[in-house]
Amino acid sequence: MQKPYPILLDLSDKKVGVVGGGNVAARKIKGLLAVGADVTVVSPELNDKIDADSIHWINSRYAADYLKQMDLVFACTDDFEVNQRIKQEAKPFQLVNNTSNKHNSDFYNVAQINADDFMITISTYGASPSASKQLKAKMLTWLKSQYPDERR
Ligand SMILES: C[C@@]1(CC(=O)O)c2cc3[nH]c(cc4nc(cc5[nH]c(cc(n2)[C@H]1CCC(=O)O)[C@@](C)(CC(=O)O)[C@@H]5CCC(=O)O)C(CC(=O)O)=C4CCC(=O)O)c(CCC(=O)O)c3CC(=O)O
Ligand SMILES: NC(=O)C1=CN([C@@H]2O[C@H](COP(=O)(O)OP(=O)(O)OC[C@H]3O[C@@H](n4cnc5c(N)ncnc54)[C@H](O)[C@@H]3O)[C@@H](O)[C@H]2O)C=CC1
Repeated sequence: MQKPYPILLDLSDKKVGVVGGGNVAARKIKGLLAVGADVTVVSPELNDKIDADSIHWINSRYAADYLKQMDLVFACTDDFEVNQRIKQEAKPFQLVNNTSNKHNSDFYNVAQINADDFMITISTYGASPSASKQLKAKMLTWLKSQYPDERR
């Protein structure tokens, strides 16, 4: 990704497809449900961190047809080639996050701090998610010292 354009999305009336039902999918799904997205998961299995009642589950391996109606797609399988295909077979208007290949992704997720009246997001342009996580922890410590009453 050369020069990312940062935005905040309202996903409350959007259809989001997640392919794969493992650990990474579970983390992305948690964040998506927290903002009211309508989530469909395509996977032959769901791990125990995914509540099947909170999503639409297509109990199957990936096929392009399943994603036709989706506005946003998260390719979260542990099969690099399948994730590549998802990006390749998406329509030009669909945005795809390929979680196993940052060089083949339309967008990246960010580490986030949500307070009552502001939000802080952190990205390393894809270079180091763990560095984003560490910086977030430092920011949280600093914020707590500056705004002890703020809810986060
Ligand atoms: C490019 C990006 C694309 C995207 O996913 O959007 C991406 C890609 C990859 N992540 C990998 C590994 C891990 N990612 C995490 C965690 C997070 N990853 C997130 C974002 C992003 N990850 C985007 C860039 C973010 C940036 O620019 O900073 C966060 C911030 C947000 C979120 O996921 O919602 C969230 C922390 C949130 C929080 O805690 O607050 C952990 C730690 C953990 O799981 O606890 C690990 C384990 C290893 C480690 O620690 O590094 C691998 C290697 C896979 C492999 O090789 O096996 C790839 C693939 C690649 O690099 O191509
Ligand atoms: N972007 C990120 O934040 C991170 C990305 N990764 C990458 O994410 C990928 C997945 O990692 P985990 O979730 O830990 O793996 P996992 O093994 O927990 O889950 C993989 C899931 O994909 C499903 N799957 C496999 N083939 C499929 C297919 N053809 N169609 C539909 N579903 C299919 C499996 O059934 C399983 O539910 C790996 O490629 C890893 O490199 C890993 C850590 C963080």
